[in-house]
Amino acid sequence: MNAKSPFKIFIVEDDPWYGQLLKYHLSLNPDYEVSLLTTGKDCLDQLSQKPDVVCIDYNLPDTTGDKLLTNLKSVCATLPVVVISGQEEIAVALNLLKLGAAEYIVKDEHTKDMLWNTVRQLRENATLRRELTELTALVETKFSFEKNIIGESPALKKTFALMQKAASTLINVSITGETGTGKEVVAKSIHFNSDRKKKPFVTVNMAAIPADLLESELFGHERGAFTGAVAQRIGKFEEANGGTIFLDEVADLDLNLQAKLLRVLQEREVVRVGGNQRVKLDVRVITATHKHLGEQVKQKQFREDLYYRVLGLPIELPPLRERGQDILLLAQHFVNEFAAINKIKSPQLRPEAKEKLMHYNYPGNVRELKAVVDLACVMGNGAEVTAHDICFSPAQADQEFTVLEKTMQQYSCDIIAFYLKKYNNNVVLVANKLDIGKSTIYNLLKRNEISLS
Ligand SMILES: Nc1ncnc2c1ncn2[C@@H]1O[C@H](COP(=O)(O)OP(=O)(O)OP(=O)(O)O)[C@@H](O)[C@H]1O
Repeated sequence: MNAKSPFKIFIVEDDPWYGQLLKYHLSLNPDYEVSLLTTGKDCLDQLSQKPDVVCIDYNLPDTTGDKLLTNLKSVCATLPVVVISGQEEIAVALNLLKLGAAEYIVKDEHTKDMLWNTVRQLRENATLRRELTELTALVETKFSFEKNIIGESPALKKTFALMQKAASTLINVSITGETGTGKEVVAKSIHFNSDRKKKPFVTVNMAAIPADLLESELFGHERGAFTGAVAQRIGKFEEANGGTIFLDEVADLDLNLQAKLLRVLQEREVVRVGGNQRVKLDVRVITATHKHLGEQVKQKQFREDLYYRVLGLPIELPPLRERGQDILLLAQHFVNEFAAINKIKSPQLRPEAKEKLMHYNYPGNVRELKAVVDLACVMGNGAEVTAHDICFSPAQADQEFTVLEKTMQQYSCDIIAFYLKKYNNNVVLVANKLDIGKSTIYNLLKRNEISLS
């Protein structure tokens, strides 16, 4: 069954009048396609039509309800089977339900309505199951390494190899890298490619939670543990049980909580704040930080014993500026993503726009590139993205000078042009500000090395 195809129902009933009555009643729903069959054999022969529900009469000419139910379940264990019976014996009903009947309905004046409700309920369940299957498939594709972590640079390929190792084992993982390099995406990908993918992935950002709340956030609390603890609450570690906990910005954890975290990791159990019951834990720990944890240890900001506990498999994500052509692969990916979300055709990235994207240092890494590309798609004319549409954040723009690798003369021209624009082409004022001669500026203008804007 999918959203558009009808919901197929088989009614297996040897009494033609009663069979027609049930068929007519269910067919009142235009989404249902109801077939009437008269024997168990017919029903089994027609299973290739893939019914969504089979409703069988208990007493059929060639078989009984329990036998047909067993046969149907052996062909398709998940097929919902509703048994309709003239007898009200509780033992029969119990036996059928034990054999896997979805529902047992007694033949009386309420049968039609009971069947209607049962089929509606089964259809809702089937829809939910289908949505769950689709979502699970989506989550799995969403986090397949190469499809979603864009990049082919040697640095990233090395990362993929490490991620593969992390996904196939249970080792703790520590991810380092500048902000926006993809630490969280990598952590999620490891989880969703591991045996734990159907269990929870729980993120806690140590830097985002006030220190006095963090302990109960991580480990939970019992009712009355502190003012405001009006009810028992399980912590993130318990929430992640069976799955993965992602401790983001772990270097920001204060020394007191570091000691508590160490104890939890060593004992593999947690005691909620204000409680004494020990809860066993089976949690994979992935940590991330943009700081250098080894340095933090040297500076006594991070406990050495905890450092070795969480280190596990270290994965260092390179900054975007060291990933070469990955910048363009990512830019194209974000252009396509923008177009898909906004239901438009992907605009072309002009060669000068690509050139400009390649010559920037991206202090905000992939997150910044995405923001720049999204904005460029908005600013562009829809068909193409030009260099003019690419705007880097003014807060970072000055850093362009450090990565463009221009000659001193070119840098001078850029600076003079910048000042001319800032001071409305007032050459005298700019010469004063930069402490250079007016003739220097005029000469550059004459040689077209700079131009007035
Ligand atoms: N290689 C990549 N391919 C596609 N998208 C990426 C890639 N790396 C990062 N992103 C995207 O960039 C954004 C930032 O990634 P993420 O949040 O994982 O970075 P982070 O290193 O955890 O950042 P922070 O240190 O600030 O928490 C997200 O939107 C993410 O989907």
